[in-house]
Amino acid sequence: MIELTDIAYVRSGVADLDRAVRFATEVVGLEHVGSDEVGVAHLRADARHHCLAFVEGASGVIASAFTVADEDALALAETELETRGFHVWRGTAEDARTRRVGAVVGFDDPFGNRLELVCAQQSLGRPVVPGRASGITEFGHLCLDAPDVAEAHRFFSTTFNARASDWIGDAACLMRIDEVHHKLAVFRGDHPGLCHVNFQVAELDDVFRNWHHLQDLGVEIEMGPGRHPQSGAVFLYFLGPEGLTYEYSYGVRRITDEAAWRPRFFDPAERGSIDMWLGPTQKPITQPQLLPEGVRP
Ligand SMILES: CC(C)c1ccc(C(=O)O)c(O)c1O
Ligand SMILES: [Fe+2]
Repeated sequence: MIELTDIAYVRSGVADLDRAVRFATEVVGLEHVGSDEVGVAHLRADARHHCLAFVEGASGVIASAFTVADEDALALAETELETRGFHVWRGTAEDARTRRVGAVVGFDDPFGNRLELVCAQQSLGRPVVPGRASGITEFGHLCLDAPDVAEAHRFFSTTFNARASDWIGDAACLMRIDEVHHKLAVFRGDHPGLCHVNFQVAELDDVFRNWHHLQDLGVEIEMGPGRHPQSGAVFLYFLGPEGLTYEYSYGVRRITDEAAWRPRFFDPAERGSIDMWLGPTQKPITQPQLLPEGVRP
């Protein structure tokens, strides 16, 4: 089994690089890490050199990357994947350099999602310089699309050290590779793809301040503010250029007692399964009999 140590980055193709970078910095609040590279932009949220790379070209996710311990672990992973029948691409030194990693291999998961395994992802010592004070503290998780969530869990939990933390029926599986409730999620989709990228924010207030700010800017809010019963995080999903969905969340649960944790099974058809603030369908309080005398809705 291949030990993933963390999530590394998402690489995404963009037709309008400048627009995507402007949104990621001025709206989302990431840092654009300058470089001499043409046609590639690196966006930073935390100590990683970058967690999001926009590559000028056709729109759409290119690859989602995870870190392994070192070069030896990467070589073993390459062999393990080939033994399992996957065609593995070994990146060149230039491929590694543009990713700011020591080395990189790539392969397609059973659903066609391009995954990359990397070692020695570069860290930057200097503080993050956010494009806006959105409160981002770190790249929290990535969520892939796959037509069969159970099969995706089987793939990630047998090929890698991913463990299901919670299920939302056959619609989603939230998987951990360390104490964080999930760093990888799979959401049911007809085609392979990237469902969203998540950024953790420092305070609960950041979620709501960002919500107001995004509304003021006319950014499409896709879901929230709400609270996930799985990780307990308060969330906000919004749509960026070229179909990239971003999620802010605050308060993701850490699973510190690995042996004691048992995955929960939420029914996506039940209200509250994705947003626990959606109570049962309550009757509107505007019903006359519920309002005190003389109070008008
Ligand atoms: C609906 C998606 C897959 C989802 C569900 C739960 C959480 C969480 O518990 O934090 C997420 O982050 C999600 O993106
Ligand atoms: Fe998420």
